[in-house]
Amino acid sequence: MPTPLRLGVNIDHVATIRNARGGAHPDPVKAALLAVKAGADGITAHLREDRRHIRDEDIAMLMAALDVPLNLEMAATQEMLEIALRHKPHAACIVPEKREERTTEGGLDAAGQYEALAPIVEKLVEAGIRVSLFIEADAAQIDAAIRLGAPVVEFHTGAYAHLDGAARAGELRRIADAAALAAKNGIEPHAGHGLTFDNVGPVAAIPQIAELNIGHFLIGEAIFGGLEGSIREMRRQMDLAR
Ligand SMILES: CC(=O)[C@@H](O)[C@H](O)COP(=O)(O)O
Ligand SMILES: NCC(=O)COP(=O)(O)O
Repeated sequence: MPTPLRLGVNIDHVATIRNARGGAHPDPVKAALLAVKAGADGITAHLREDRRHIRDEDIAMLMAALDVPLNLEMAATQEMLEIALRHKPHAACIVPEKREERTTEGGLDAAGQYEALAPIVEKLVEAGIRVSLFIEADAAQIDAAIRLGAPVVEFHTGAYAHLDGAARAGELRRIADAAALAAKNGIEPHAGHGLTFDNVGPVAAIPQIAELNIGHFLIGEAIFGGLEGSIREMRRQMDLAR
């Protein structure tokens, strides 16, 4: 019996559009509330070091407005740790960040950065925040997550999303194997990045995966079908695959 599959809607790129002109429109909080109405089980927001989309005040307003879990994506820095401890979101997903990157290009090297991550994970866990590590689907990274005491990992599906044919099938197998390994070790596997109506099915079908976090495609698709429509269709595709 597969675990129920939750949908976390990432609203970062509502803020990207807002920030293109300054001001307050479109409002990421309004988008988050609409996403919940359309079937999102949680909201994800990435507070980047350069604040290119989500800003500090968005996190405060999301915390005040939401009655579903907020998953705060954050770099493993002292500044972000303090912000997370101040707001105490339901979950904090530690992601790698490079200032110049266009988007999050790969998974966190939890194995290589074990010493730096350990005190951050410890403080988040102590505060009752559900820690997730945004990693590649790789046994060494899962082993590091186990040693760090992270209850959740999120597999970066960007490579899967951008490949095709046999290469995509190989990447999907890697994610499925990693999800099974994580679950066997008591870690809840999630997945996300670059997921669309066309590629979500095979990832949603992996029985151990408990949550998908999807943003950029849904916000873009909202231009054509409305935000509610795009989220409802994604939910439908996820349910069909399960
Ligand atoms: C961590 C992740 O995969 C997404 O949240 C992504 O980082 C969204 O923000 P960007 O599009 O700025 O990378
Ligand atoms: N962690 C992945 C996420 O939140 C959304 O990624 P994307 O759908 O915006 O690529």
